Amino acid sequence: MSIAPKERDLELERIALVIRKLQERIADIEPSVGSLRDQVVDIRTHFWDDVTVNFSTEDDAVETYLSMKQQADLLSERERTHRHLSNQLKRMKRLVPSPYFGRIDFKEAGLPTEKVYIGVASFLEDDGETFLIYDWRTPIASLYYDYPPGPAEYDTPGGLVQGTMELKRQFVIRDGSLRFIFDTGVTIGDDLLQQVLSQGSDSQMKTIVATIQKEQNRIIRNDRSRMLIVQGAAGSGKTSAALQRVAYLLYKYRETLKADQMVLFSPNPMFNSYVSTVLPELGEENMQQTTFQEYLEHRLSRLFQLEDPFEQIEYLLTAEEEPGYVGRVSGIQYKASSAFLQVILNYKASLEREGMLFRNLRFRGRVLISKDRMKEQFYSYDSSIRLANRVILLQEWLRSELVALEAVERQADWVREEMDYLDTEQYQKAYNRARKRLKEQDPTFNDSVHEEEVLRKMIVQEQFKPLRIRIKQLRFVDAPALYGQLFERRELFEELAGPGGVPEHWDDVCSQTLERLSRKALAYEDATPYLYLQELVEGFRTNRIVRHVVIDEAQDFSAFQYEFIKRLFPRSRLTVLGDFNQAIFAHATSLVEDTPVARLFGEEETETIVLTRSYRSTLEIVEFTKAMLPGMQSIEPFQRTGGKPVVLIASSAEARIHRIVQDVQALQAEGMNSVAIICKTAAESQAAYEALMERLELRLITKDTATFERGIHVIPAYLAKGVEFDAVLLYDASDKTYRRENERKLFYTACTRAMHRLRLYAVGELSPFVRVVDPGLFVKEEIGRSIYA
Ligand SMILES: Nc1ncnc2c1ncn2[C@@H]1O[C@H](COP(=O)(O)OP(=O)(O)OP(=O)(O)O)[C@@H](O)[C@H]1O
Repeated sequence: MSIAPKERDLELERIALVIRKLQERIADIEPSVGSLRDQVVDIRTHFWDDVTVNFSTEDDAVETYLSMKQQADLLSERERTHRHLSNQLKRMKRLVPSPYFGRIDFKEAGLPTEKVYIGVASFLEDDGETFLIYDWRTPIASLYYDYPPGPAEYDTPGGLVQGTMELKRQFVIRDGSLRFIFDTGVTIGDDLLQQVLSQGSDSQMKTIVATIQKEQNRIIRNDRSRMLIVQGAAGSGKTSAALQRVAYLLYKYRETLKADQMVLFSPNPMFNSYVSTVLPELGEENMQQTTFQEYLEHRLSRLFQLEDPFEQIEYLLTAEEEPGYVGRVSGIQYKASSAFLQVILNYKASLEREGMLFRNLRFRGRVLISKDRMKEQFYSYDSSIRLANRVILLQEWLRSELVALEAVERQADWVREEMDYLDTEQYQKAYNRARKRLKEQDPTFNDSVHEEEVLRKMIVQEQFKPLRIRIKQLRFVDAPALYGQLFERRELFEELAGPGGVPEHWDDVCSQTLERLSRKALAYEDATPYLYLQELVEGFRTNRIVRHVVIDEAQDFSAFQYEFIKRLFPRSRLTVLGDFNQAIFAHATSLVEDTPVARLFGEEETETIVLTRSYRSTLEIVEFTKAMLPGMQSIEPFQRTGGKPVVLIASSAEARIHRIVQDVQALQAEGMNSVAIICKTAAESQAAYEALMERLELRLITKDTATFERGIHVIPAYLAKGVEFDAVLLYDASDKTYRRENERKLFYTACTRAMHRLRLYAVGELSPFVRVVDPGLFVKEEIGRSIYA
């Protein structure tokens, strides 16, 4: 809705006024920030100059302490003020080019109407009370996202405030000048959203604070439930909502919650780079970002050669013809399931009674403490003591055994031989060193002991060091064998799994798992169950600092991974966001209904929000992609139009390459900055890259790519998860490449990465996933016949 010229002039005046005030305030505080910084540097440099250090008498010591404290207090006070002012300065500088994006006029009964201007940070008049701009996260600003003009209410710490919204206005202000202004009747005017969504993509994700939608706002401001689950269609703003949510929580709980107490689990390292600018743009520090694989590697890579999820998916996509394939797929699915989780829990319960496995403690080729002795000792402890605590008791016992064995060992012949290797000088040196060390360790050490004894003690102590480390790290527990036992002893597994609990192809699953374990390799599907079992036995390591965990692409997490994250972060709330339609891994979990995720904290503490509106792609692309998924009518496109997707049937591979080059050049000429040529696998990506590299400037994305940039990318579909491009070219949409049912979601995921343009290429027959789409929803073209046929 356009607004009257007079109103517009008033708004222009106000924008100029607010910018002037911001600039004045900046000019005012900038010198203070500089001077404070100098003061902090000065105090740090000359900290000791003003402190009189004297410990001669007790009084002097007290005085010294007090003068140090005074100096330290002064320093921390200056640092605090500096931090506070410089943050304020940064906020104001960010506001100058675009001070606000929304205005609402809100009237509470009995009070005058308040004009509320909303921006990315608050800015107050000199009186310190009147808001010239409200931060988008303030309680009153939620009205802007939740209501159209009319009756409206918002929550405050003091209770619900009710009233009437008399006006809702939106602005686009760039570089200090007003570009657009609309009055709107709907919640957030589609005009502004249209405008935002039709822009080209950037190399980085953008903030959406000016156009947050009502249902997204529910996600952002939800702070009641322990577990928030968001199931949302492709492009419905799950990642966006999650990031604005983090910014919201950091603002609301700024006294107690810091950015490093929040963790985001991303699907891959490149995604981390893609989202890393959103929070800084909102004036917040970035939360910690990681991948689950990174955690597994941190814990397991010392012991095993670990497979990562991308190697696993490559296997699934390419090894169909290999022997053992069906068994492996069955294993992947089973090992991610709640049924296997239950088996592991039952296993732990049975280990409380029997079956623990230990490793011999060996020294110089012989067994010093045998695994059988350890087992006997272990089961001699009271059975009511928790398994992990019994492991600690055993650890203590082993330590004390080792002390006794060390004393015996000192008299062994090999110790004499070691000493004989030393010449007089080395001997004397070694003796002096040993004496000094032993004295440090034990002040009551008797100096007059024979020097040979001293040396013997030293030598044995040195050689026992690796044993002590083994004991400290609980390596006497044979975790690989404990895990392997499940696949080795069928009767044990049957007992733990209960009647009918043995999954399909179990023999294959067992032989494959054991074969991998024998060469110290751990498949991706085994890593988390293995670690989970190990932690059940040895005790869970926990992180009590983290208060909030966000899991994106949550459909790709297994029941085990959820259970694990819950244990790892016992003081944390969880936000999980995903889309079961994009579940490309064989172990994927549905998020809603009775699933492991939904059960994790129980109904009471779990809230689920479903997003059905898709914002990323044009209407035509959404209509086309949703037709690939039978029964997916619930996905609603946002009314932004562009060209229909184009399906190109090439007469030869060469004709396809030729056309892709032409199309990419045309798309770039049209202003599409980010273009992806999406392939199915790493091998196909490599081949496409090689075929195109001479003619286009390309970037090949692999699982190790850590940054997301503009330009033309060649990328396997599973790495394109979560990110988006102006234009997507699907390199091979033929039925040779996408045919099996388990490839449907991968195909869908690849196509839904497109914002404005989607083109699919095939040499030969089209994939059945395109053949099911109503031909009216795309343009079909045959290429290359005249030149290459
Ligand atoms: N309220 C909004 N205002 C403006 N843009 C939005 C809004 N919501 C989503 N978008 C845009 O839609 C696109 C998709 O958002 P996002 O990546 O957060 O979706 P997603 O649900 O995580 O997608 P996917 O599951 O397909 O990876 C982004 O470009 C984002 O900026």
